Amino acid sequence: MQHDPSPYDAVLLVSFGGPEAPDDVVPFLENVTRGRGIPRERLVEVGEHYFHFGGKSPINDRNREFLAALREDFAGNGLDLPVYWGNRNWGPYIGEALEQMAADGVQRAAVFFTSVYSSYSSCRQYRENLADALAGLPEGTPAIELDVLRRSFNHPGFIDAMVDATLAAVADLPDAARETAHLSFVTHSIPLAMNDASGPEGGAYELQHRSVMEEIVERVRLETGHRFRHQLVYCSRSGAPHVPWLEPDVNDHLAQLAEQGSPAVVAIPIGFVSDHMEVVWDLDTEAAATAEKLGLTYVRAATAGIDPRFVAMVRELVLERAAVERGVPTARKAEGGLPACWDRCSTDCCRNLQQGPRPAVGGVDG
Ligand SMILES: CC1=C(CCC(=O)O)c2cc3nc(cc4[nH]c(cc5[nH]c(cc1n2)c(C)c5CCC(=O)O)c(CCC(=O)O)c4C)C(CCC(=O)O)=C3C
Ligand SMILES: [Fe+2]
Repeated sequence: MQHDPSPYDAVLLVSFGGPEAPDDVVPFLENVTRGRGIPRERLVEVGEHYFHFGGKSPINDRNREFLAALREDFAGNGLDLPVYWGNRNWGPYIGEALEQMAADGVQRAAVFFTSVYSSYSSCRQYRENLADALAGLPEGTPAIELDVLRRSFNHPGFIDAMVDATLAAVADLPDAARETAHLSFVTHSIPLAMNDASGPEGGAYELQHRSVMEEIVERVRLETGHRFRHQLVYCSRSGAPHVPWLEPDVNDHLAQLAEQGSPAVVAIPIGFVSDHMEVVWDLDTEAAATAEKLGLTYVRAATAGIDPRFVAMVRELVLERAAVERGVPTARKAEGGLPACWDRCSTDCCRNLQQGPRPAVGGVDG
């Protein structure tokens, strides 16, 4: 059977969560930063970003749209699987989703994270959240087995969406600025130590982003005949000032481009799957203002969002993993220099540097 989802009887979308009203902002930030050693000044600053948008993060609405698109994609492709949704830091929480799944008789679900790279923050922490939520279910709840879908940064569903988003942004540039424009690929900064511990052998977070960047640059060259200058840059640096994080910051990078005489820049948010706060604040508000001050033409490429290919990717990953679990040979699509990611994380993959080993779902040892 072509669309055989067995052994799965459900899909669970797991995301970060965000505040939806001004009174949510402080408790949300407390949830995010519990035990993470983030200075108070940074929290006040980030709180302001949320208050700037009326205390409401865009992320939950983006996830509601994604859920609707996913359900439509499943229905349109004869895949009869219910889709649930739970967040790490704000309602609906992962635990609430699991309780509902148990009540509905779900026994084994495939789990998709709304973040496609390896690192503690973007992968293992979600795996720990799932383990905690399973452990926190009321006594007597029937067991639910959870399989975490592989990291999907190099799946064509993501890459193709980002290639077209980049081409559209390049087309939006003034004609005179196009050939000399700089492609700035932006992702969330993380501490150097977290990057060093990411993936099974370390450094995976940065490497995966570089492979996405190089693939997009090459695909854009094939379309336009022009190989654009490009760089991987970072936003949303947090933490204590003496702790090194991945650099350069996008704003410093823009200043450097202006100094070198570049007239135009395309910001490509490959680190975010939809228009999160980092995109609407750090890029559309802050970096856009920096570029304006510097006299740079600035265009921001779209995120993958509900691009039908990105939505279909989740279905493809569910069916791929279902086949793997049934022992049926299946294609594992991947583009660029890195192979398709592993299905189960090794014991040390993206290990938690602050707390030591904690139970996590989806590992080889789980
Ligand atoms: C790699 C990564 C992703 C991408 C992967 C993924 O998508 O999961 C991501 C996503 C997100 N991060 C988000 C928000 C926040 N992240 C924070 C703090 C931190 N993020 C970190 C890393 C990442 N974060 C790290 C290393 C910290 C320091 C604290 C710690 O070591 O844990 C803080 C606290 C304040 C601050 O420190 O800035 C906030 C409010 C939102 C919601 C946005 C919205 O509302 O739309 C989203 C999607
Ligand atoms: Fe974050």
